[in-house]
Amino acid sequence: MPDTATARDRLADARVYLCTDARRRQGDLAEFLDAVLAGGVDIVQLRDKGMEAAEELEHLEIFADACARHGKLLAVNDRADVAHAAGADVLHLGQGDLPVPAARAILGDDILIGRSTHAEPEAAAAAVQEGVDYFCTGPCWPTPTKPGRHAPGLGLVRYTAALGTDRPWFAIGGIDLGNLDEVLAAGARRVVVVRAITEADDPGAAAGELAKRLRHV
Ligand SMILES: Cc1ncc(COP(=O)(O)OP(=O)(O)O)c(N)n1
Ligand SMILES: Cc1nc(C(=O)O)sc1CCOP(=O)(O)O
Ligand SMILES: [Mg+2]
Repeated sequence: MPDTATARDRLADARVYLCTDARRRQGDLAEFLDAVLAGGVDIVQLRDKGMEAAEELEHLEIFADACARHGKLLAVNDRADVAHAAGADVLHLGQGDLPVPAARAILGDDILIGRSTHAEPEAAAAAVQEGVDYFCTGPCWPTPTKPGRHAPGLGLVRYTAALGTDRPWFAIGGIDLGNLDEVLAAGARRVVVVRAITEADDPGAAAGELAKRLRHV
């Protein structure tokens, strides 16, 4: 991507989106982020549901530095105030989070807003809703990262692909290098992962392999 690329240009080019908590020592966290961003992650979200805002902001400084070094997008989960304070590129909102118009009223038009969807009507709505820049569909498989969340499976990925929307969308939930071909066959061209990278022996290499396969479909 050229240095002049906008956040929306970078989103349009994105293939691998990583959500990660911050449970690594500070130096290790910066090293981990450098490895995965150099490897091929395009967007990184700090997703740590137990963290209070002040602690989240402290960690986000490390994330923001890493994203700036690599020219990649920084995402904040759930909280518009934290996204604003951190200077994030992206705010990700689930079905029960702040409504998109409320987030836009707080943050304006420059920030990218993403939306989670778990059923066909939600995906169809997110594909056209004003103010939404991208959406995610899942979980593709039940996942311990999001316990108790019913998995609509690859059927929702096939449905979303058939919408033929120009809006970027990502498959999420239980995706790894072992089942990526099934996700691609269902029609996804972008994925969000947690464990496939955070629990890999070599997170940078895992990010690189995911990116290579998604970019050469
Ligand atoms: C990129 C991305 N996709 C989906 C989610 C899940 O959002 P949500 O359904 O609001 O659940 P929580 O992550 O907030 O528990 C996400 N965070 N990021
Ligand atoms: C955070 C999250 N959201 C989901 C959704 O379906 O909206 S699935 C999920 C967890 C994905 O983790 P892993 O890659 O480790 O399975
Ligand atoms: Mg949420």
